[in-house]
Amino acid sequence: MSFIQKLNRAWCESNSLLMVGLDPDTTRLPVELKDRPDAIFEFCRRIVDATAPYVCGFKPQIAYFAAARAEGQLEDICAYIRENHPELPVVLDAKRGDIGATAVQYAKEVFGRYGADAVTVSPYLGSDSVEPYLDWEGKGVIVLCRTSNAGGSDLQFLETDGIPLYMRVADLVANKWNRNGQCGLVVGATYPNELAAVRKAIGDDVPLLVPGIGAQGGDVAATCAAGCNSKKQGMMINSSRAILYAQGPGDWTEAAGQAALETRDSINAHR
Ligand SMILES: O=C(O)c1cc(=O)[nH]c(=O)n1[C@@H]1O[C@H](COP(=O)(O)O)[C@@H](O)[C@H]1O
Repeated sequence: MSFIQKLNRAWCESNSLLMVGLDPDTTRLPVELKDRPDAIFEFCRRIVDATAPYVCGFKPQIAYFAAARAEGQLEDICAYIRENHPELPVVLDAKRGDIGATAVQYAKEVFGRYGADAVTVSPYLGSDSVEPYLDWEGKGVIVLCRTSNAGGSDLQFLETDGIPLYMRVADLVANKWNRNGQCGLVVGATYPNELAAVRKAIGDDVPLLVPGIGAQGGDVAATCAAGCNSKKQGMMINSSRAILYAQGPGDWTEAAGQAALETRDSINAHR
């Protein structure tokens, strides 16, 4: 099944637009796991099992694994999700961007080694830098458009003929690069006006990865109003730290599950 088919099915069957980000910060792991050699995998595994009923997919962030020399544990958590939650897509957040020959290797890493359903990439090097990912039939390629951080404006708001760069990216990706419906766009929840402009420009079918609710303070109601398509779907609304490190009265897995449930319900109440 292709990434977009899997995502469409997950939106319907889980009744959720929430994507949980797997950003395992080794300084914040629960004490009981800290001394285990597989601490990162085990932390993510328990988060995955606790939150799976409330999500449309998972987004592991590769830097948290690579910085801890834990790429093997990233392979293991991707395999674990495939085996135990096969209905939920995995978006590997790697934000790749390089010339075609190198992109071929990055694509092999993301889809071959980790078996991800989709990957995040930068548009900065243009169409031939993205093609090697699109060559993997059915895999998703999610292109940075209007990122959630304030500094994103430095380049993304530069205008040519009165049109800001992020809108050029949205148009290019939706209308030229979107081979077989494989492409999506990243637009931050922290910028609902730009989110609305992008959704309006691209129509219903291009999925948006929307990080920035939770720890970054993006507003759920404004995000839903701006980014949903006409089916009240169309977004993978990511939350990482607010779910992974939720504080609760019970144990940490319960707290993460409860945070995911509440975030899903809040999104559903506003879409
Ligand atoms: O591509 C991303 O996922 C991404 C794009 C963006 O514009 N902003 C952004 O925060 N992200 C990622 O989304 C996650 C946000 O994490 P929290 O702020 O903890 O929810 C991190 O893994 C970021 O790397």
